Amino acid sequence: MDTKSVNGVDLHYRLDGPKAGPVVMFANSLGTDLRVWDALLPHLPDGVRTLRYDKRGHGLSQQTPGPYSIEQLADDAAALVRELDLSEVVFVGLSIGGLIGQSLAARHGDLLRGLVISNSAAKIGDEAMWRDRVDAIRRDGLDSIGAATMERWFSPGFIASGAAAPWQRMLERQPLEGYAACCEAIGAADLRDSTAKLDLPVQLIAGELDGSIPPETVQGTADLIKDARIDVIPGAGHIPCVEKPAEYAAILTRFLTDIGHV
Ligand SMILES: O=C(O)CC1=CCC(=O)O1
Repeated sequence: MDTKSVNGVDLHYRLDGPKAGPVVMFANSLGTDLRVWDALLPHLPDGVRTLRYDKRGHGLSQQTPGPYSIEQLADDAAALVRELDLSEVVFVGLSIGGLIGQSLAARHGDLLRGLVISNSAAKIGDEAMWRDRVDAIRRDGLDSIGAATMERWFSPGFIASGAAAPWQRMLERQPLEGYAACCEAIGAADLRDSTAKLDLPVQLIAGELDGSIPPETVQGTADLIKDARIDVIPGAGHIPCVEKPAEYAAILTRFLTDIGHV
């Protein structure tokens, strides 16, 4: 298992692929760890080097006391890239990972070659909604939101097939205070001004059936960014890299090709 101590936290990460390959870095969503990208990676072009990591308070990374901020999570990602001596990274951020990517691009743009904002937006919900979720899990535990969360993450067919069950277990096993601290970061984040100033290649991805951040909301963020392109994956919910990995990889591969990264 690989970890790096950066920015005051031990982060768990995984680097795969040839040392000289172009780097694509992946940031997971709330309640998931780096395995959320497992099904996607085999569909990527040969020769790509992938960096996956668990944000603080999730997966095998350290849980530091909250609340966290999106800027702090972006600084963690930047510190990991620098510590691993990487540059010219294409950053793919899913949901809260997309917020981290927008903040990373605004604060550490020198590290990035391109940005993919997946199932995310410059502002996600409002502070009261996230405070209610934190109160609910502190009172009743993460198990209490497991089933309802699967209905936002995945399509009805995926859930009916039983395929969502391991992902529900992943969510329910996340460190509770790490999850809560990330909810607080999302609730406090409004990146609309800084995202409107981004000046790098940006691709957005939405899921047709996303019950958390629907295509119209993702489109609202695409509209802020100069020359951004958006694709909607038919039949997918909030986590299309799990539910439709080949379709997700096709969009990513086209973006990497268009910007000359592969
Ligand atoms: O679990 C959810 O509600 C979906 C979600 C919102 C932000 C994120 O990272 O996941």
